[in-house]
Amino acid sequence: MPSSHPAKAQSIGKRFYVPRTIASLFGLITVATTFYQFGAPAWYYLGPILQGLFWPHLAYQLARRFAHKGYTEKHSLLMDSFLGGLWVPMMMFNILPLVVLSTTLWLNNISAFGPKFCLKGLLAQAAGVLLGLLLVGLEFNLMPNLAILLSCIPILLIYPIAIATISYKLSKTLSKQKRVLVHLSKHDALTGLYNRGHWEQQLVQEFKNNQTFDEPCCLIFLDIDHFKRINDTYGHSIGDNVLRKIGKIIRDNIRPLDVPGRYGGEEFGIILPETSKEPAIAIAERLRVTIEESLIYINTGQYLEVTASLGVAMLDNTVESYDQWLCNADKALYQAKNSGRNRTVLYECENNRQTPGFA
Ligand SMILES: Nc1nc2c(ncn2[C@@H]2O[C@H](COP(=O)(O)OP(=O)(O)OP(=O)(O)O)[C@@H](O)[C@H]2O)c(=O)[nH]1
Repeated sequence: MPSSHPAKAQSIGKRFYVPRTIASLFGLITVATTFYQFGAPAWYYLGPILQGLFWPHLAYQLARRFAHKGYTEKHSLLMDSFLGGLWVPMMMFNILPLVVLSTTLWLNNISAFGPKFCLKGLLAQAAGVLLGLLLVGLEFNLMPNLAILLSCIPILLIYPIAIATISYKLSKTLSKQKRVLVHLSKHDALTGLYNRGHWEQQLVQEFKNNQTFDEPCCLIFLDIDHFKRINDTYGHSIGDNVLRKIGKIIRDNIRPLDVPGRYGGEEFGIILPETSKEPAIAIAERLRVTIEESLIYINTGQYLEVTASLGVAMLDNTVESYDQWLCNADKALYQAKNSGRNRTVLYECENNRQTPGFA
């Protein structure tokens, strides 16, 4: 029972349409020339003509129309192999066409479904040879003459180029898809900022760097105030718009060197490398004021006022782990929430308590 997904089967069918058309057409030249050189009867030509001129288009239509009924490109490739085998006894096992056609089939089968499938193709080819022997008997004329040799040149030249072009296109598509996947694995789809996993990795890295270089570094936690109320009053899609807007405000108000991320629902983290506490507080305040002053348009024609609370924690030699650093920023944020929201609080470890808010 074929297991290929119909859409996948259709796209593979499309991918092999051009190379099959080329191989069948140039294969027809080789086979017909060989028949002609050996004075084959007219009926010999019927099969190769049908294969060369009609089969690629039929195979493409079969893959397109009957993919949902389990018809896959594998069936067409096995048919290619079978037909390729059938002409071999009719060409009296002439070495050059035999090698050229076989190489073309094997190349096709391996590039489509791998070496194991090529073995299946070999069996189909052997079945074709057997049928050919039954039809025309066993006769040998192994050595090619000049005409046969010349008839092999088009397929030898053009078919590998077609396969190489397809492989190149495929590898380009794959690397593009890989880039998209890598981006998705690191970014939050709603805000475009780093997602929690990747952002925390950056935080760990920054913590390690700081152990080595001992540069000042700060962390901001930003949490939208009463976000639940926004969701409950205006609905989740307006809530999502608010999150997008806050993400944009953060991006627009920090340096390229800073690392913003969406930490959780309505909570954001921003790593500020090479930043001591005074500039960090200034950045946090700038973010807070920008958010407060930005009216967010909602589709009922109204504008929404949003505020945020921020906690700032500096990385100094009292911070023993990145967890502790996070925890310090969280404590400062908690303090900002508890002391009335819409404010920035710096975590101060010297006094073992948080300073009052700055807003
Ligand atoms: N629209 C939207 N809402 C979210 C998303 N993630 C989390 N939330 C909501 O964010 C709200 C967070 O609510 P709370 O943790 O109570 O915080 P708050 O209402 O902002 O209150 P304070 O932080 O104390 O000011 C919850 O209602 C969540 O459902 C999201 O991706 N989109």
